[in-house]
Amino acid sequence: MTGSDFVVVANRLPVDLETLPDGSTRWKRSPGGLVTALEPILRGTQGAWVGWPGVPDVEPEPLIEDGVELHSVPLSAQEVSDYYEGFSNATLWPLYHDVIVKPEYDRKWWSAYVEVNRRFAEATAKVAADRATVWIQDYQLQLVPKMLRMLRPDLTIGFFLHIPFPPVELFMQLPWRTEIVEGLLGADLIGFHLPGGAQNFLYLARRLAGQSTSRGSIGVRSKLGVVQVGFRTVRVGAFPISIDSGQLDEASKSKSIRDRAKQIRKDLGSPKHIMLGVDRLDYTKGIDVRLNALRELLDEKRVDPEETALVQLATPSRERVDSYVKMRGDIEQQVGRINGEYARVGHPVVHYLHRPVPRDELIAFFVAADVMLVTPLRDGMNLVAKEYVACHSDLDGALVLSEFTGAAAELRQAYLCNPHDLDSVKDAMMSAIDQDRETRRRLMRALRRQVLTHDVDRWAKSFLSALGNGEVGGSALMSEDER
Ligand SMILES: Nc1ncnc2c1ncn2[C@@H]1O[C@H](COP(=O)(O)OP(=O)(O)O)[C@@H](O)[C@H]1O
Ligand SMILES: O=P(O)(O)OC[C@H]1O[C@H](O[C@H]2O[C@H](CO)[C@@H](O)[C@H](O)[C@H]2O)[C@H](O)[C@@H](O)[C@@H]1O
Repeated sequence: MTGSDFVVVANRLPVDLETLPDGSTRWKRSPGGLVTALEPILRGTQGAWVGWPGVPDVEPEPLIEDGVELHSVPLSAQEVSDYYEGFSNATLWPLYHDVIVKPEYDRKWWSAYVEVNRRFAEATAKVAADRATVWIQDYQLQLVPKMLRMLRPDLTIGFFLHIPFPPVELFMQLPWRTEIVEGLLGADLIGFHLPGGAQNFLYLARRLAGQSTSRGSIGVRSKLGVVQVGFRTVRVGAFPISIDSGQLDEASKSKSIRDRAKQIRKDLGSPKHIMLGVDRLDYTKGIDVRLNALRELLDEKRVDPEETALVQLATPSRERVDSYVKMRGDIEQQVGRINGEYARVGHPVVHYLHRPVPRDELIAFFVAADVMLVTPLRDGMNLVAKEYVACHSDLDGALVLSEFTGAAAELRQAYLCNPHDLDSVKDAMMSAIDQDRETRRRLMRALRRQVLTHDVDRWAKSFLSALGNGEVGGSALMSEDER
């Protein structure tokens, strides 16, 4: 059998097909951190990527990008609505993000999820070479590990969840909770960002699937948990994802980007403090939280509108899902309100761009920003926080970071805050603005040590070597009865 020895399977391909006004099409980079992280890993491996091309009802021929074969899985408009916008993003996404908005449970959406997962499994079974390694990504495809194993028992199958795995009490709401746990148990290794998510899953494997599991706590890239599924051993671990930090560090030092950063400061009216937010426009990201905090700081005159600019770059996301439509309106109202009260003509306080910006321009914004605001209510990792740090070899910059991001477990020298407590966010922002030069440099140096030594290559290698080794935590198994 021919085919690829290494196959990544993700809901999206790394590029989306875009239809231009004249009806012609072109490929553009897909949004989000999953693609940011996986693209450099796969580049040059001569592997394959199986995914949806981002628009309904098209099935482009396989294409090769940077040596990677891209295989499209087509979705109909109805499937985009039921499987992607519905079950993935109006059921699982809010459920796994602490029910910030209420998850909707709809049997029709679930059927579409099963059907689309089956199609991904079938497409992957065709692309993978004999005994290949297949790495399935994220919450949209949690049934694929089991379905693929049934089609191709020769494969080594890894699964990585990019979003938080929820507390047991929340997961138990899901009408299809057992099917999801059993779907994931089709993998040889299941990876989470944090030990807590892995631990939650281990408990559910015992309780819902009735399997024996290891005791003992799971470590970061160490002490894997074990689930015994018949004769198979499934391992469960924590592998915090990262970025191509060396590449960003280099790019951010280039003269053209430094010059562009200076120009951005000038264009903003040379304020003393540039604050920056960079997010997909998602209610989990706490964009409203930082805007509320800024407004109160302005009201209390702790921040001077003449000296301060907040730039919010927001990539459009999931624009047909109700909660996203509402949130966009709310945020735009907040921006309007702050500028209505505190802007002068030609001198807004909040600069809001609802579009993705090109990579080099984004790096220039990171370099220009004195304070980075990352305030999600819940976030699996948050790569933006790490990207900001990687862009500050000048040690000149401060990171305000929500405790509820995966990144907070590693970036302990950030100004950590609780996004549910506005005073905590305001205090973190003020500390970041007011910090003295020495403190700023000391904290940024420590953050950079972490980000530069733990890059995306290390993440992928640690996951894939655990997948290849069959490495186990070595702890005794515990069944549901023993709990
Ligand atoms: N407005 C924007 N323009 C360009 N890139 C963006 C923009 N907003 C976010 N990004 C990129 O998208 C990725 C977001 O990843 P992450 O912070 O992990 O969150 P998520 O995957 O949930 O969107 C980062 O690589 C970030 O630089
Ligand atoms: O594909 P979309 O619906 O447009 O969404 C974009 C991606 O968003 C999510 O990203 C997550 O992955 C990041 C990298 O691990 C992580 O840092 C972040 O915390 C997550 O939110 C989603 O999980 C991806 O599947 C989407 O492609």
